[in-house]
Amino acid sequence: MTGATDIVSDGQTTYLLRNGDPIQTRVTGIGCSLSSFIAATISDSRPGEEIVAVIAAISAFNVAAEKANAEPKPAGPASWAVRFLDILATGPQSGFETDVKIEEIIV
Ligand SMILES: Nc1ncnc2c1ncn2[C@@H]1O[C@H](COP(=O)(O)OP(=O)(O)OP(=O)(O)O)[C@@H](O)[C@H]1O
Ligand SMILES: Cc1ncsc1CCO
Repeated sequence: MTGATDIVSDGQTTYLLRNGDPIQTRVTGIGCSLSSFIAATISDSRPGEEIVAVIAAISAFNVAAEKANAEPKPAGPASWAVRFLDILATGPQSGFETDVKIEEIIV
């Protein structure tokens, strides 16, 4: 489930991912793009580690989304989307480890 908090679960462990920016809701197709990004990342994961791939994909996508809306702010959703794609295309961002917000809940 995605939104301000993204919820990922394998039925035993649940992860709450709190990155992202509300501007993502103003560009149509961002959710679909995220689904494709997750699928691509899973396809490159080790068997049994798919949930790690899902978490990594969402977090990388959403940290990039935040960076694309950082100062100096883009003029609006269209400029944000272009900047977002440029940041995603450059791959893992420096500072990713400190930017990422993940909470693990074991039920
Ligand atoms: N309020 C929010 N704050 C931060 N990030 C958000 C917020 N709402 C959605 N997101 C992020 O936006 C991305 C897409 O989620 P969303 O639920 O908006 O997709 P969607 O409505 O299915 O999109 P679409 O139908 O346009 O493809 C996810 O990465 C999610 O984390
Ligand atoms: C169906 C569809 N077409 C363009 S965007 C969209 C919603 C999923 O992103």
